[in-house]
Amino acid sequence: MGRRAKNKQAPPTPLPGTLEKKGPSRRQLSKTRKLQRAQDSKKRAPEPESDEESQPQPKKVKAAAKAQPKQNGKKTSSDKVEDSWDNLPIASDDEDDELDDDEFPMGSDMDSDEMEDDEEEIEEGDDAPDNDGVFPQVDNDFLGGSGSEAEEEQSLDEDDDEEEGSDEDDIAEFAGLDERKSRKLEARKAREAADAEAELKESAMQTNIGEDGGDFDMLEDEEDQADISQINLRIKEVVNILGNFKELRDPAKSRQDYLDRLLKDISTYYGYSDFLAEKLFNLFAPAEAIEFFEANEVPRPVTIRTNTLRTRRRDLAQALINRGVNLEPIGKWTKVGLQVFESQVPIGATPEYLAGHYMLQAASSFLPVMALAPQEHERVLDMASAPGGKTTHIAALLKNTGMVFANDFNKDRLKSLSANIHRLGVKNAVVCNYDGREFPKVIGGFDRVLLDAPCSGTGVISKDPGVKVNKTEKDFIDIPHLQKQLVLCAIDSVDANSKTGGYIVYSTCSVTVDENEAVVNYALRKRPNVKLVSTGIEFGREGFTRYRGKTFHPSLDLTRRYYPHMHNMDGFYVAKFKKFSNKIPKQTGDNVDEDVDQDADEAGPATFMEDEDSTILKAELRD
Ligand SMILES: C[S@@+](CC[C@H](N)C(=O)[O-])C[C@H]1O[C@@H](n2cnc3c(N)ncnc32)[C@H](O)[C@@H]1O
Repeated sequence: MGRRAKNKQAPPTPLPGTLEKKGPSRRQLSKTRKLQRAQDSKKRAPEPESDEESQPQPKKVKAAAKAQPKQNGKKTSSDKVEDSWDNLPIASDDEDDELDDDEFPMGSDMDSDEMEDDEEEIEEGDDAPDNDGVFPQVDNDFLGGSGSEAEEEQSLDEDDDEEEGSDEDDIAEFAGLDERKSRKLEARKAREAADAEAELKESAMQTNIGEDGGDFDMLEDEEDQADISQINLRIKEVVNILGNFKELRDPAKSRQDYLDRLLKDISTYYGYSDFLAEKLFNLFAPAEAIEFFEANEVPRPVTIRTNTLRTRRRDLAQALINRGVNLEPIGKWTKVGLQVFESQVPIGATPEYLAGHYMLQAASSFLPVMALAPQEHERVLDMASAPGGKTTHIAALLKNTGMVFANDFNKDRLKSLSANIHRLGVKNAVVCNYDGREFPKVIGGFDRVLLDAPCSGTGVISKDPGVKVNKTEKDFIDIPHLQKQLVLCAIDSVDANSKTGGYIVYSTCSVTVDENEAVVNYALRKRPNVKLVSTGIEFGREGFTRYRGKTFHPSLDLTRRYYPHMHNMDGFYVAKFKKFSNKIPKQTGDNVDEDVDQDADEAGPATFMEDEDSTILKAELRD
């Protein structure tokens, strides 16, 4: 029995109908979800679009699995509470069978033709909150582990070694050593007990269950798992019913009843605040929403970007292969990206890494720079640039000619930005520390501007699960507010008369409409001297032109969305503007507050609207 089980904590929440009650802790849910996934040999693994599939098209939504009666009638602890949700038939495994197709191709040999391509290339760049530092952390084993217990053991042994040098004849001394050693062991035990206590407290805090346990007994792992499995089954079943509502519904329940149930189950099962679960759920048809939530539970592939200022991809790949790194090109869409499958060495500390031959960088982060497509000798502004994944990518595409102004408001983050600039051999960068909203007063007239905007991070939940619970409704007002201000300044900083450029790229690592289409639509309204153009990226789903009762400019379909479940990349959004005049029409003020209110009025209600949403869902399914 594990430490957690011994420290009896909270019982599994009786399942049906009682989820308003306190449920298992997020950590327990995560643990049981992992167990469940491990038991499922046909687990879903998001797949990158194949080259043929690289046109914008959503993953096929699976045919609804035929409903079956609840399996073998076994009762779990969750059956104790009566609820009509209990009577939901349990879905078959058909859905999982279909997921076989989603296996990600691993470890195939490097395509030598592809590797040769990179000589003629202009290349491409980063970001992601956890790739911040000079030695970025990625949650894969080959990027390093803590080993604190082993270190502690070693320190005890080292103490022993030192102590061996003492006078062996002195019995009292020996006794003293034994005592010291046992004191150390006791201290360690005490620390472990304190850790266990702290863990218990933390867990209680997360579940809002008092230390005395309230009405609840301890959660046993198996019970916990049984409950979470039931929730998972019910999620599948409700999704199935919503996919064929007329035939499968219980006439006593409305669509809204099913949606309410599903949203509650999603927030419990995946550990989201109710608010964010609903916000993200609303972006997709129900079946696809589950794919999205599932994909957020799985880490994205580890990818690196070749720094073409220092090396060629082929040479880098060979050097890393020689060190025991298993890798291959990410895909045909990039000539500088490599996906690392496994490594005998920490990928953030190889000699090649230290020599600046590559940047540890999420594949999605290449996209905004590819869209920006800076040309040699241009002046480029990277308005929110730290830690510099995209800046260094821009510099590489400029082949160290022209200038890249690498700005960031956060002074602390400038350290890793500067370190990356030096490590990668960038010679054409100017680092600056302004609020982006001060541009173009600081300096303007750029050929191109990248605004990789500060955002809520809903596209990178697999890297930063804290987003699931720490983003509030206010964040989705405040952050877009800042983004709207920044995007106008980005536009105003570009010279429409640039001979080679006149482009602005807006990107976020978030998937919410408030931070993406709504911001771009705002920019189009406030700056009629820009228009949207193609990003030039051959894959990605089209941006929304209407969403929950709100209509955006039709050209929003030129913007691109990227999703973890669809592209096996972090969630991302990319929009590219062309500025065709330096005149800002006077009648359109820049009052973002006014616009926020207007947006709020224009926006549809946050709840599901049967008529309208079913049309949208159907449109989504047709895509
Ligand atoms: C998504 S991150 C940028 C990642 C970066 N482009 C990269 O590729 O490495 C957003 C950045 O915006 C910066 N930021 C936040 N508010 C800002 C503001 N008002 N002006 C400029 N930068 C800002 C943050 O410090 C953060 O570094």
